[in-house]
Amino acid sequence: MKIRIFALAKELGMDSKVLIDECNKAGVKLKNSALASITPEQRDIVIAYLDQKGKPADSSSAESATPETLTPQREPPKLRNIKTMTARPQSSRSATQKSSNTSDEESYTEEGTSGVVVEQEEAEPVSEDETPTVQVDESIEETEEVTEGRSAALKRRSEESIEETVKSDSDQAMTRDDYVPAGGASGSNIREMKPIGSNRSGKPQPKSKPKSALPNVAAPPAYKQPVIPKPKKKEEKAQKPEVRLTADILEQKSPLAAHLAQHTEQKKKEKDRDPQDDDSKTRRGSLSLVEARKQRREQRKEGRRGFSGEGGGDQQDVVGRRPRRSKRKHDAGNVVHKTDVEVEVPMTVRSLSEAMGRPAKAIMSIMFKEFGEMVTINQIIEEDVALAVAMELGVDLTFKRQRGALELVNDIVEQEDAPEDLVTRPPIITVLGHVDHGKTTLVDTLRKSNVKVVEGEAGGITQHIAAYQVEYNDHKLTFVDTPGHAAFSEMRSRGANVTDMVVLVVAADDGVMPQTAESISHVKASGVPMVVALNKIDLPDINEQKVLQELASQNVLPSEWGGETEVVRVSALKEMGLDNLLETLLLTAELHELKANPNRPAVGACLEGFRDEGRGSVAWLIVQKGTLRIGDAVICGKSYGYIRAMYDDMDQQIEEAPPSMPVKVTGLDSVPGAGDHFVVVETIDQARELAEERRHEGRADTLSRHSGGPRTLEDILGSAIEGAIQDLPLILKADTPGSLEAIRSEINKFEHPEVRVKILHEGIGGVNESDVYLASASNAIIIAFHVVAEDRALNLATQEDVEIRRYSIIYEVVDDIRASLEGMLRPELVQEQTGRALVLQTFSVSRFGKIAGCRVLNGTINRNDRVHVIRDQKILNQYPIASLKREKDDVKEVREGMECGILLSGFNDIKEGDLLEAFRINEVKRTLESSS
Ligand SMILES: Nc1nc2c(ncn2[C@@H]2O[C@H](COP(=O)(O)OP(=O)(O)OP(=O)(O)O)[C@@H](O)[C@H]2O)c(=O)[nH]1
Repeated sequence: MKIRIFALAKELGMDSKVLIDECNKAGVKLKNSALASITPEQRDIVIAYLDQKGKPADSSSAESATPETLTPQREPPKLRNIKTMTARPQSSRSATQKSSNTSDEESYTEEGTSGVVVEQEEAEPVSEDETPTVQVDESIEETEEVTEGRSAALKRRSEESIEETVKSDSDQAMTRDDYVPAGGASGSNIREMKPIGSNRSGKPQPKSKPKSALPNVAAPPAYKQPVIPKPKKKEEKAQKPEVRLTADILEQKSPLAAHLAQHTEQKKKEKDRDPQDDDSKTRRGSLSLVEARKQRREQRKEGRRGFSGEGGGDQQDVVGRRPRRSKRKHDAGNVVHKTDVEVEVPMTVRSLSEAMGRPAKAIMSIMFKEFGEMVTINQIIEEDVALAVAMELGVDLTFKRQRGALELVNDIVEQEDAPEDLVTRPPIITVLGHVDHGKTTLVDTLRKSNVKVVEGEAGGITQHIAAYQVEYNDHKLTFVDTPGHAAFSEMRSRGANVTDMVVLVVAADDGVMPQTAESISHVKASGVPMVVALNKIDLPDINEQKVLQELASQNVLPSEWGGETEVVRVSALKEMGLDNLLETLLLTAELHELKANPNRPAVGACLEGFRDEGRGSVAWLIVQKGTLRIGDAVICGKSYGYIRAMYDDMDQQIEEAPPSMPVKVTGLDSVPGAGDHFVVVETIDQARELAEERRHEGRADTLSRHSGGPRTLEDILGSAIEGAIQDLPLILKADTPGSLEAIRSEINKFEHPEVRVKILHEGIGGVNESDVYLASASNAIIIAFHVVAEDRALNLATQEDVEIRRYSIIYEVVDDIRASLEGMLRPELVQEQTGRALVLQTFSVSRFGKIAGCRVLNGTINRNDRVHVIRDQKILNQYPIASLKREKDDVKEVREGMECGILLSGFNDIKEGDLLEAFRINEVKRTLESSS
């Protein structure tokens, strides 16, 4: 194992450099570095060289030296340690002291040098005879011999020394300086014993295991006292560079002197300047912090003076003063309480509060008191609740509703036209009648009589329902030809809805037939004027009087018989009497003043829709109001689109269609249904939205009931209600004419000025589709006496929501009709007096008005009552109660003998001594026998 030079130098008590020099001199060549290493043999050589050189070697370093040479060379100071070791067993000191000392030493050895102890134990067999202790004792004896004469004194000193050592050991713990390193420190006897032993044995030390030479551990580093950093002294402020005032500066000859002079002058100026004139930031930049703070303080003082008015300064000029924010968010000011308020529905407590200008808490409080309902500010409240709350707060509340697509369209349909905008329009005439009575022939003949139409006829579109315009004497007439058999009853009924008048074709040779009777019922139900065309008069052996008689039996009394119905004799085939018919129709139209405004969005109805190859969806429309133009955005039933192209009844392309004109249009996204109404809207988006809404609803004829054109069945019903006469429309179907007659006679017994039965149609046999369509169009009820409905009619009735009531006993029919009529009667309103109160005193409250302090004389006063104000035995008027209070609490009623506060709505002139007569209005059901 190699030995580092610095470790050997330490052992020998030499400087590393000196040792390197000595090594080199001894023939052991080394690098000039303390980290250089040598082998143990080289070390022996070096030590031998040092010994030969006579250099005084440290006793601890003389490992390879013989005991004879080493012993006398030991220095006296080392004796103390030796004596300490030897004196231990001989000492007469107290057991306590000894054990303490030993204990300290052992504990230290165990803790710090356990490795050394192990090696010493291993080395013991090697120096079994001559233990280091023995060797030391011998040395002591030799020393004592040499130093004879001083033995007594030395002994005494030794004992004293031991005592001191023990004392010092017991007084203070062993320090790190007392530690003997494993490798041997200078002065250590333990280290020098091993080489002696090994030399004595004469055996060469094994290179790989130099146990006797050095312990197999590295020497611990020298202990360094930890350096505790001294607390730094408080740093003094950075000192400005010292500027020595030279003679030039003093005489102001140098540039620095000029700069200093300028700086001094500037400071002087700033001191003299009014601080309010400068910007604080500028000053801050040029002043020291202390000065700047001082200035700000002064400015604040100035500012306070300015605000308090003492300084008279303007607030705007105060620098560095941040205006204090007011804690109040806003100035409440005078709260304006509205009395007429419009609020959009649906509404929340918040929106109602904002609209009325009343606190939301007040609304919530009223709702809790009146309805026992605890609501949050964002809760939606019902309209009636809002009205009640508004009444409590003395506010007249109206609701504003957002209008949907349907409402927007209805607005367009129902838009009233100014009288000056109305112009005469052609009548729309529907041709009705029994099968093969000559309807189509009549229309065709009328068209052919119009030269232009015949010449321009192009055709090309399959026509299930035909609508044509005929010009006669500079007047146009629009004819709508509907199929005449029962399967097309729906078309007829719908056709009747858009028509202004009806031409009922009755073949003179055939007379009134079932479908003739049906047609009459439709016409009567629609209320439109009717002209009878008695056709085929060219035929021989016809009985006109018989036909007129049959018509009369259907309640169609000819004018020649004193009735209101014009009967014109014609021959469609032979073109006879056509002028007379046209003139009669024009006169009738003139009589009814058929007018429309052409300058408005078009409104009308679809007569028929179909798909055409090449043109796609085609709708046959008839315009009722306004003018339809190419490019218009149209909603028709569930269909919508732009009007891409428009064709007249001659299939010629046209640009626009005025009122009463039938046109075929393309451009709709789907085929509309017959009877669907169309409306022109502003944008295609609106049209799409409405179409989707209608598709969702599943009914395409929503608007049919709102058409503002010719009168509909519902219009008739509506007008009856307005005129205080309500009709109960019925369709009677029975098994025999006798049953019909019996029912009719019983029904006719019901007489009342406000309600009546209106039999739209009666017939023998089961209920068919025609009956259902008629009932649907006129909101009628079908009475089926001893008959049933056809399957298709039943399905249609379900679809159209038509009620078919089956009876087998005639009195049941009569009772039901009576109950229905009585149900239609408006209930009788009867006043019931609830209580009377005397006004004792009045109080004026600025927010609400005059409150009457009353005592209830008799009965009870209810919050929902109305009140007659009676003054000097005269009834002034009646008013609703706006507020009823007992002391400060709102109450629902006040009983006899109690006092209360009453605020009347709409009356603010209440006076002391007024009598308030409270009453409620009760509705009493009426019977047909009771008078109105
Ligand atoms: N002699 C004579 N025959 C007529 C007259 N009008 C129509 N006809 C004939 O009556 C038959 C039926 O005529 P249409 O016009 O088809 O009768 P419609 O009422 O239209 O029949 P549908 O369309 O089936 O409802 C035809 O053969 C016509 O030629 C007329 O004035 N005199």
